[in-house]
Amino acid sequence: MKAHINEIFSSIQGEGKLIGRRQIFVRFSGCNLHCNYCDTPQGLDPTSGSSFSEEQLFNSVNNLITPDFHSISLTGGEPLLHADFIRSFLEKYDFNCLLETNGSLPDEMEKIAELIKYASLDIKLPEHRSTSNWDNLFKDELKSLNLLIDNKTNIYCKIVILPSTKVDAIKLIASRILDEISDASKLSMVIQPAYPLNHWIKNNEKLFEFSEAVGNYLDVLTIPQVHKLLKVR
Ligand SMILES: C[S@@+](CC[C@H](N)C(=O)[O-])C[C@H]1O[C@@H](n2cnc3c(N)ncnc32)[C@H](O)[C@@H]1O
Ligand SMILES: Nc1nc2[nH]cc(C(=O)O)c2c(=O)[nH]1
Ligand code: SF4
Ligand SMILES: [Mg+2]
Repeated sequence: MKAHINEIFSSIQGEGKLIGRRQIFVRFSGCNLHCNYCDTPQGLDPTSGSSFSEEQLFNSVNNLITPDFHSISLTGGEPLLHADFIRSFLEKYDFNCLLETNGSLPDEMEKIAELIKYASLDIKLPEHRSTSNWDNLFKDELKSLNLLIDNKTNIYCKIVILPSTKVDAIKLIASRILDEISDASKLSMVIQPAYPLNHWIKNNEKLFEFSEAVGNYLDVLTIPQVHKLLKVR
């Protein structure tokens, strides 16, 4: 089986609850959404990068292993577009992986959830213009969250916020997640301020408003992308 991979590199995880872990990033090519803030436009083209077999991917990853290696980050683009390949790869090579996903394809998530140790699931906002039908996307994200929780994956969800983001929008999403996921005690929400961070110099009081709004419903952390501050890939 083959998959188009945009890039494979070793770095320090810069987002979410595994921040600081040394990971090997496998950036799959192609994405089914078009978030207006996306910082990885090069990964959205399904033909970008090169085509890899499972064995070729293993060899590339194996050549990048370092003493501090923690796990593989399966990212993109959208890795769920490559669920069959990911399943085949992880059945052959049982690496610990972090799946960095938009959660929009629960049927694809079902193929790999049992093989994924860590997952970061982005909840997109209507203002992100990720898709024309936000309600359906949110329902799919909730289905994917429940699949991961049911498979005992170490999971957190993440929301990218902009200075224009309305606190009520975040409150509504956090309350619906609390109502509709199977076990809220298993789920933290990471609030991730959109990069570039200079947006936030005059808006940092909003960070407290967002955190308090989510804190009424879920465990919450506010964490920026630190790889950009460290100037690592
Ligand atoms: C490039 S996406 C790939 C994985 C998956 N498609 C997703 O959206 O989660 C990885 C993460 O980058 C983050 N991201 C992309 N552009 C960003 C930006 N301008 N500011 C902050 N986070 C950003 C999103 O939170 C997303 O979860
Ligand atoms: N260092 C580093 N950490 C990351 N966490 C998520 C990333 C992504 O692009 O999916 C990313 C990335 O591109 N680099
Ligand atoms: S889903 Fe992820 S890769 Fe796709 S456009 Fe949005 S942030 Fe970028
Ligand atoms: Mg990135």
